[in-house]
Amino acid sequence: MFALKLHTNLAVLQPQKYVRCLPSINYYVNTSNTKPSPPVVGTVNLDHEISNGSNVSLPHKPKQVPAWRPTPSTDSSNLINHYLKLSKVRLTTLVVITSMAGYAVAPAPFEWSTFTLCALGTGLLSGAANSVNQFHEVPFDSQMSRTKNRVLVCGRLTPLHSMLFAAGTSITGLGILYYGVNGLTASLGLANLILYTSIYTPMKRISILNTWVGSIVGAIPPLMGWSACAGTLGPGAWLMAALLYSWQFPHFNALSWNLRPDYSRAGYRMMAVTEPMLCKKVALRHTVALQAISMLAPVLDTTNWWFLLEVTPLNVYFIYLAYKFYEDASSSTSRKLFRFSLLHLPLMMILFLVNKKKWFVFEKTDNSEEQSL
Ligand code: HEM
Ligand SMILES: CC(C)=CCC/C(C)=C/CC/C(C)=C/COP(=O)(O)OP(=O)(O)O
Repeated sequence: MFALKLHTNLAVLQPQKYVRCLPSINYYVNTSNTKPSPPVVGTVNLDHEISNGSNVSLPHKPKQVPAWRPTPSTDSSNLINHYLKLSKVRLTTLVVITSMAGYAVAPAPFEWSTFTLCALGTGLLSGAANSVNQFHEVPFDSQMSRTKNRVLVCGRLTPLHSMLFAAGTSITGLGILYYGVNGLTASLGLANLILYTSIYTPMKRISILNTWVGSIVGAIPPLMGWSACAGTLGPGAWLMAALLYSWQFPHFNALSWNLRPDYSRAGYRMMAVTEPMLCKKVALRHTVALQAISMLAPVLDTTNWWFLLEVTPLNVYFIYLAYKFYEDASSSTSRKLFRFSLLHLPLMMILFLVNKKKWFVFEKTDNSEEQSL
């Protein structure tokens, strides 16, 4: 089946649907064994998802759309953009930032070489993980408004392309981490790649516990950064991981609230759909946990007390938004909580960096003592 997936175009992977792709590409995908019918040309309604097995009479006033051919775009800039989307580049960027913060906070000399190689390796592995994730989820992404324009769903890249990309980036990323950084960091990266693609992704359709597993996936990159710098994992590393672990619950539970129809239609098991009260409680609980963990940071010497003073207002506002979401879960309160989560995490990481004097430490000296200004 996997081989079949690799060597066919989207026709077999997709349920028989007209799937609208940005901005004006529609295509008819035929899941029967016959050769896929020629793409629909001419006039289809862009605001309509239609499922059928034969010619379709479109009820609405149609708009002209170009013919679509299931071949990946050859324009190089477009192609790069497709692979960036396959890697979920904005999510991957923030993942890399968390690994950089883990590196910068670790109690060992700062080395630009391993810092850069760790960031590069983490980014490549995250791109590979997201590529495999999207490869597996094409039939379901095509059923959700949020994801039906994704590159694999729209045929801008083929499944084979995505898996070759994943293979290349994962092998390169692991090589960079193992030979350029250390074995522990490479092992953490490989474990995370397997956890996300082979456990979390299938689990999304089985149990609401997938979110707890996904939060472990997001908590590992700071451990990778710490281990890249220090070669081991101290208490501060686990503190950074705990912050990331807790941050993901308000982040996702808020987002998923507005996506309940999508997740339900596509058959995903999410708290927001099956356990709405738990969804709200867990989001609130973990914003409070973020403040509790932040108070531990200076105690464990992961950072200083200025960090706690500066991060507390951020955490308190996060708690306030989570409480509003808990009190009255709506598209407005959920959107505010999700959007603030995307501000809270980078700001918290910056406060770790700003309050860690380590930036003034240069390369290791001969006796590997830290040399600071
Ligand atoms: C349980 C773990 C997580 C879940 C279930 C989750 C889920 C999601 C989903 C469904 C989206 C919307 C993506 C889209 O519509 O294309 C999203 C957006 C985002 N997530 Fe998460 N996420 C998790 C953890 C993380 C982590 C660990 C990070 C980074 C450290 C992160 C960073 C982002 C960013 C930056 C966006 C905005 C992406 C964009 O606008 O393109 N997420 N998340
Ligand atoms: C080093 C390494 C391997 C890092 C991996 C980092 C990474 C990919 C974190 C993602 C965390 C996560 C669970 C995102 C949601 O995916 P989703 O599938 O629920 O999102 P979707 O519904 O938008 O596809």
